[in-house]
Amino acid sequence: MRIAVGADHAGWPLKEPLVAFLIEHGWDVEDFGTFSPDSVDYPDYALKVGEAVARGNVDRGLLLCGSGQGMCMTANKIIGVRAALAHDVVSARLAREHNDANVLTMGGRFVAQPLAEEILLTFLSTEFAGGRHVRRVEKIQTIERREPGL
Ligand SMILES: O=C(CO)[C@H](O)[C@H](O)[C@H](O)COP(=O)(O)O
Repeated sequence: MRIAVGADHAGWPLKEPLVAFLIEHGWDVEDFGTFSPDSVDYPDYALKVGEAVARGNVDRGLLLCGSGQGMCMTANKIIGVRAALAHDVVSARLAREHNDANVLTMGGRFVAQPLAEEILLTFLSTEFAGGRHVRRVEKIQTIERREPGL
């Protein structure tokens, strides 16, 4: 299984141990950076990871910024991406079971490494529940493909 990972400077301190954690757990990691604490702009990384997911080059995406919010907002602009911000294990599980989320975002300024690892592992190991949720996810897909009615 392949995962694309990206972070800005605020997510970078958490990215480094999480990349190692993913490799330990057998994931093939495509790391889009950033690779230092120098200030960068989170949309640049959300775009790279989101496009890798949308194109099917990877199975999942992981995006880390200060709060997780900016990465989530940007990634969700890309057709085919369902990004979920999760700072607890239950939210990560439900994002997979109910929403078939394919990108996880977290805030490096909000979660410490042990909890982030638990959230990530939950996200990666939980299957979409299907059933009634299929219809709802299909409605998301219909909305993202509609012509703007403005
Ligand atoms: O947390 C964020 C908002 O979504 C961003 O990802 C950035 O990490 C944050 O805005 C960076 O803030 P800074 O003051 O420039 O370090």
